Amino acid sequence: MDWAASSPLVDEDHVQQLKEQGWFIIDDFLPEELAVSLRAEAKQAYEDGKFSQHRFQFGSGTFEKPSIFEADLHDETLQEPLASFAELLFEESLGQRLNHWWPELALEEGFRAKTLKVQRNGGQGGCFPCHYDNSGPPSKRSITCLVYLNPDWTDGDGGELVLHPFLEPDIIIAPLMRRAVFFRSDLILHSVRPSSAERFCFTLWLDGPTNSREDVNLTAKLLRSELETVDFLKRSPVQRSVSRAVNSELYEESLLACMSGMPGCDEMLQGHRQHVTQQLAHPQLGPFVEFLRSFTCSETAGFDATKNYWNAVYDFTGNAKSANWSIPPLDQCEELIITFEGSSAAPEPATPELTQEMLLAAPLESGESHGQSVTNVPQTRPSLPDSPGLKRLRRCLTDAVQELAGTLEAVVLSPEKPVEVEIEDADLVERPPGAPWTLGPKTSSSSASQKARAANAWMADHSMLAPTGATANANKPVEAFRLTMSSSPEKKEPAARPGSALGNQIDDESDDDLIFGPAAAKASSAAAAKGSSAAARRKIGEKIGVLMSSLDSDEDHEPVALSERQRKLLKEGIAGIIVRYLWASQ
Ligand SMILES: O=C(O)CCC(=O)C(=O)O
Ligand SMILES: [Fe+2]
Repeated sequence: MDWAASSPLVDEDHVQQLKEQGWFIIDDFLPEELAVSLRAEAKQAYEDGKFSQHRFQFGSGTFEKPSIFEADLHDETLQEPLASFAELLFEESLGQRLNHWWPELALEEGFRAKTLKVQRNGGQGGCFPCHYDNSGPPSKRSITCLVYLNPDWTDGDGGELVLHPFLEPDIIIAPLMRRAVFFRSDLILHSVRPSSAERFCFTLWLDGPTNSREDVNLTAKLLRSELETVDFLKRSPVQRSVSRAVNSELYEESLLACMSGMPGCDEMLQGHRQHVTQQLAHPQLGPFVEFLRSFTCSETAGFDATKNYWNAVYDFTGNAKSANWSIPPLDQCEELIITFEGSSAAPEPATPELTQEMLLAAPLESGESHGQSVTNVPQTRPSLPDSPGLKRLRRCLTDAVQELAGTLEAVVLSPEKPVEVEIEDADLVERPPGAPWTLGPKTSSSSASQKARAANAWMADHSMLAPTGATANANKPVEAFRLTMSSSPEKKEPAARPGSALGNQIDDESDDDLIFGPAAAKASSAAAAKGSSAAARRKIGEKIGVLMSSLDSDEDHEPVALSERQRKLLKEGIAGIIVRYLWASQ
């Protein structure tokens, strides 16, 4: 059977959408009769007991996902009762077409490079929490193709597929008969809303090459580049490493919707929260995640940041010199509200809630209507505060670090090996070209620069915040940071330590169902802190005391108002990497 014979084919436009936004939809994808017979076949097979309850592994246990039943066509015993689906598994045209329009996808041929599952949702609230279908290597899933088989679906039945493109508004897709949804398995976070009606679909996953390092590792470079990073992350599977923390409420809500009261739910919820807390506690990652989260505000408020509602705020006091309202800097805001001075009445919410991002957007092009005032009253608006983002905090951190006169050079703690950190004065030593460098237990003979370079390499290997181009930096003099390994470098952390092992623990064996960013396991900075010696921690504590107080009494700049939580995160989150290197080298 050529399933594409009499239905819309995947064409160049679709692939363009796939490239630009990571997904596309084709309605009436299957011929009518084929869709009807596929549904009947699936229903019959279910009634004949051919489907199994969807299970997933978490920690040491196996748990069931309520109301979700599946048949995996790689199981040969299912290829007869589900013969039409089996044919689709052996059908090559779809992958070939995708490859034709996008050769770089490099989808593999053959049935081993595909997975086809028929799914029945029993309709008693069955759903899927937020996940990526490909959580990183060794998964090879490249394209997910979902086809829905529900002729009677109506509004209110639930069971909609929701795509959550990174930092973009959700896409809600009804599971309509013959509708196909294609998306990049490693790029599109998605969930399924609870279904109150029986619901059938099948999923075809097409394999491609496993993700490269660039698709997996969140590098220090990315943490530095801010706005470009946002655009980059929208298009890069690297987003997976921060997805949970950036979308933490979304993950939590969808998990509760699917698993509330079921065995495994509490553990998963706890695992999720722990992971998020750890990322937020990380000195670089925490503020970066907050920065990314600020981009989700406009979505929550229903704003299109490209439109400027700023222009809709009017000031009719007739004072041409100053406005009667103001926008405080983000770090002074608890909530983004506009305060009208001299009036106690709350403004009528004619538009959705304002966001800082929206307020800071460029004004509308002249020529577009800005509204008309009744009389000729001058319109004024307040001056703009600093734009939100990491810049200010980072600038102040840089200053604070410099104030420590080069003493706080590096704190590098290993998730696997306890490392005692010795903080030394900076000294600038050129490495002889080509000199070897290694990191090992304390070797008093190696020079500071050797140790520094070894530390670079070590960070590259052990930290998700690996300095980019560690190799390139190998030839660059580093203003020394010095590490001293503790005496028990081989001591292994217990495998089941919460947090660091989450990436492995929460993983649907077949579906990569609940996924943590692949780099997440390495990001357990808080756990790493526990691996450092008490003395090192005390030392670090002292340094951080200085860091904190210098942050507070920053004379050259306006003081940075750190929230209580940021303060706590900074203090606790010192376990990880605080390196002038991260700011200075590049
Ligand atoms: O049922 C659906 O619509 C999607 C299911 C899904 O996301 C999956 O099986 O990975
Ligand atoms: Fe999925």
